[in-house]
Amino acid sequence: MSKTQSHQPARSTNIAALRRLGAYLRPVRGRMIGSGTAVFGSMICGLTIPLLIQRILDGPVAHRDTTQLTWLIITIAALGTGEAVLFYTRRRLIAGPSTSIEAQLRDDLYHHLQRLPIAFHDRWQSGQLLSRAVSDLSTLRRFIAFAFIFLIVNTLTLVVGLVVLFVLSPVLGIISLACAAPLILISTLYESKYAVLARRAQDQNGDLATIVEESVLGVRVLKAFGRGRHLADRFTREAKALRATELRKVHTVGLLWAAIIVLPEIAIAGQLLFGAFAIVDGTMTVGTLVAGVAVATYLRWPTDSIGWLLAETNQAATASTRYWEVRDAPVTITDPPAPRTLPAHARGHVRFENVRFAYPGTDEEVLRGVTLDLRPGETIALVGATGSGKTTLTALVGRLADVTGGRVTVDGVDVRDLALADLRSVVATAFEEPVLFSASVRENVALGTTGATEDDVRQALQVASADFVHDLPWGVDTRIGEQGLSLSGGQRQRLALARAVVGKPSVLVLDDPLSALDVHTEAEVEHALRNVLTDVTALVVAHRPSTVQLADRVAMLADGRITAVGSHSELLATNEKYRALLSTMDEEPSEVVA
Ligand SMILES: Nc1ncnc2c1ncn2[C@@H]1O[C@H](COP(=O)(O)OP(=O)(O)OP(=O)(O)O)[C@@H](O)[C@H]1O
Repeated sequence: MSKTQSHQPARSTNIAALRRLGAYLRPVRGRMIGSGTAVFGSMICGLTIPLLIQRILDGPVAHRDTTQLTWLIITIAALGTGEAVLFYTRRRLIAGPSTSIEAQLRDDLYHHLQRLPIAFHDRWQSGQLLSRAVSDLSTLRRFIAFAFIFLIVNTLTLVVGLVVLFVLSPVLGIISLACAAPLILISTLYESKYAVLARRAQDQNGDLATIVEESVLGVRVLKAFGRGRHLADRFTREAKALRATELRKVHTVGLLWAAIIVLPEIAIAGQLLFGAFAIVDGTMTVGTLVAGVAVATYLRWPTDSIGWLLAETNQAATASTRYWEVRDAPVTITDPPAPRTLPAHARGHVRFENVRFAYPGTDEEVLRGVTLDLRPGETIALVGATGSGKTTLTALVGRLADVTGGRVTVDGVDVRDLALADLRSVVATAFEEPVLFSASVRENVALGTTGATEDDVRQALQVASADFVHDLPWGVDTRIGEQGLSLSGGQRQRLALARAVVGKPSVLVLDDPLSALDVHTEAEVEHALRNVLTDVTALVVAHRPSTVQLADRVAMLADGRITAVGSHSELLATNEKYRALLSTMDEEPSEVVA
């Protein structure tokens, strides 16, 4: 669910969501029909056996004549074998398609998540996305492989079985029907109650996954502040809530099963009562009564299962609603219909022209008319109070978000008129928190561009002063990130810089790469930055005076606008607000006077 509250979609919405899976079923419909036919055939074999028992009892047994007994017994054995073989065939036919549909759904979800804007990920808890990608899709696989087919086949078997019963004896048929009808009614009523609980449990599962994920990712913070207990308590509370929902689910299903067990037994008792009197009266044979009771017993599974299969269908419908909620989230940052191209030799001239920006779902604008010109090759440091919109502004150049007013241009072309791949080959972004993936150093750096060669990676590492990688146990092949070797903050930053420059961009956007580093590490990264910033146009968010020092000019952001632009020393000499701002930064302004 989104970071806002969960909700219970209408039943029709759930069913419509389930129907949308049809597109995924179409390619494998042959196998699905084969699987359904196999299981129906298996049930027909099972239903035929009581009729042969009737023939044996009313023929060879009643007339003490065994001439036809052998072929009747052989036919029963053949039908029994056929029932088993066909049941096995169902499983063989459906296993491949159901798992491939699950894989395809998961693949499409993953690709969609990659294309969704940052604004979507800001709103959604990752645990909710995880539970949709894992447990909801498993529910859908189970539905496709099992409940979907059995719901159809069991209903058909029930109809055929009741017809057989009516043919054997209309009264036996009526008794079975009188039991099956309320049973299906009760099942359906319970099933809608169950659906509400199923959705709640699925959402609670997602919330629980979020807590686990957050506490694993934030384990250092929790330990440092001794707050592990706090999150553990929250986990226990959420887990208890989930347990309560699961118990209510069990209670609901338990009541359903009580009805499922008692009603067919009553029907069989009724059939025996009627049959016994009818046999005594001579209006029914023993064979007919035994066959009738055998058919009624055979119909117990198709009857009993309908409610449960409907509950499974509902659970699958809920899972599919949750799946489509993510898949339907609009990809708002897309390629334009007719992309323009940049001049052959991109110069990296970036202009913000009266740029306005408000986050989705908020009325208040963070940026209210930012105008700034970054000349080709120059480095501009962006300073401003915390929360003034610096990070927001940097996101607009590489279209991690789109302006809500005005425009951003690169070499005179509105960034929204460029194909995203073209734009991002020219504009590279490095973030304040250098994220490394569980992969080799080489793969982490090469992630910065498509088709990076060995030489590109080597050069990028050199530019970013990341020579330390050659001293790692396996050099650039050393696995880093969560499942690999831990690196220091400064080392991580330099790899993030190498990733930013590997595609030789003409524009670099850096969200303060020096913040959160200690003095020694800062010096290493600063050295790297000086290399990186030659020959590119750069917009660098500065939280520290030492970052400001790297820039040719400084732009100050306040009240959603650029309120001053100039060299560091100019601003320091002439702008009171700039001096005040610098004094709130980590170091004293006097230390950084150029
Ligand atoms: N996803 C979001 N949804 C809504 N508002 C947001 C979102 N991200 C940031 N904001 C708000 O936008 C404003 C600007 O945030 P931004 O992160 O751009 O500031 P900043 O100048 O980079 O801050 P800092 O110096 O602390 O990093 C803040 O008021 C912030 O609360």
